Amino acid sequence: MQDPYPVTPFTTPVRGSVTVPGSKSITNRALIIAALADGETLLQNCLFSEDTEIMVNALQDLGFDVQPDPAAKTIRVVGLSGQIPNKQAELFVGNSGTSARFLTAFLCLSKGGDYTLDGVPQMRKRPIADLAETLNQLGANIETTDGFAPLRIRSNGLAGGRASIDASSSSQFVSALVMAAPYASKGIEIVMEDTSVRRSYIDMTLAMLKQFGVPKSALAASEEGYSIKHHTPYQAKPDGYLVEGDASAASYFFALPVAVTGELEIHGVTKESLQGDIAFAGRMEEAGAYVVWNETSATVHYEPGAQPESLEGSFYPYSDTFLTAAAVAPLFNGTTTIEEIGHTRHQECDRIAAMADGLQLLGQEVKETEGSLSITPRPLQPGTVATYHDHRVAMSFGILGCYDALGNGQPWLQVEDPTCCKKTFPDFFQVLEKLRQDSINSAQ
Ligand SMILES: O=C(O)C1=C[C@@H](OP(=O)(O)O)[C@@H](O)[C@H](O)C1
Ligand SMILES: C=C(OP(=O)(O)O)C(=O)O
Repeated sequence: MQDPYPVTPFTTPVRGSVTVPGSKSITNRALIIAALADGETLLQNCLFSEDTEIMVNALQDLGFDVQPDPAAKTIRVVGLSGQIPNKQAELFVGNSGTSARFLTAFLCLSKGGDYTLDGVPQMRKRPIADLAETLNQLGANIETTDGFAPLRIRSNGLAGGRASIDASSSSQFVSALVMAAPYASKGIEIVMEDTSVRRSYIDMTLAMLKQFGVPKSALAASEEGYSIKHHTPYQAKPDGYLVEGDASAASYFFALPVAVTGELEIHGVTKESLQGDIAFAGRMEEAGAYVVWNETSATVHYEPGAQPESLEGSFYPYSDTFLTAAAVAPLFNGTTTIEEIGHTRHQECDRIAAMADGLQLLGQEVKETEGSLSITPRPLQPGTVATYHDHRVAMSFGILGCYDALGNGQPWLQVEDPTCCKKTFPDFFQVLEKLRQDSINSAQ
């Protein structure tokens, strides 16, 4: 792939259909849950990308029988009823937040284990200390390196009990605890120290516990915290567990018609998704898109000639999609202000700074505060945007590049390091280019 990658703009309204890959969040949760369950589970419509490969490799390094079949999009996992076979392993989690946080709690269940967990340099800057501290309150023995990875985890089963957590920097801390909880000797009661947390991800985790057989009566959730009873093991799913399409990945396709007008069918998404990021569709409706929901797809329509309305307010509950909104904000009719996204400064990169840099380079008036970003549209100027190894920065600017800013169909926006989207959507730019060609063909 060319690097930097020149995005070829659409010269016709988008017309066609796209199928989003399986959800990263659900694939990586299902892998952890299936490994803890009692026997064989067949995961279907899995995401095959860097983040899920990291989780698969980690489970294999721990001695689990995990067999991915990329062509069939399935992964077969043999769960060992809460046992972890290998007692020593050095796990590499790259820059996968879900793998790092979920595995940290999972490893604490091992009887007599001694593990290290480390990632790329950026992972060594991402928050994990609060999770380690809470697990230590629950009987674990985790040493961080000055509050960060690499971690050393010496485990002898997790006692469980009641503990508090500050999950304001990452909801994944709570999801990690919740998924390990059924195998902690006393179950786990989590008291939220700070009630600001992305609840939709924890709700997704709780919903998946139920899907894998944890009785509703064993789970309690409130503003103040969560509790999960002990001895509520997961039931394996040999006949299959279907992973939903990725709602965060779908955000790019909900935004595309807003950028280039037209009509696009997005397959693999449902309005009743377990993923909170599906709410991004509503934000595009606010901008003027028309969305029709079908059973397993959505059709997004945007009228040629209309100018998208600017957006305002919090993107806190679905912050992975703020980058998508920021990237199309130069096409809106006024200033877009995206609030409550401060935690995203500690994700794959400093996401507010990355989007601000790229948008400024393309001629936009941008203001950032610690927790917000506002974009006032100005005439777009050609440029090459840096992506800071962040898949969402690359994919978001990919959508803006589809807009024909020069009015001649020539690329004006180049994306540096486009293959960084392999973290969650390896063939994103190929899918986008195919949509452009399908749109030309259907216009003829
Ligand atoms: O639990 C999950 O699957 C995720 C939770 C969110 O993380 P934070 O709560 O750390 O923001 C999100 O950004 C990430 O992409 C996936
Ligand atoms: C923040 C993200 O990922 P993670 O935390 O799983 O690395 C993301 O995919 O946008």
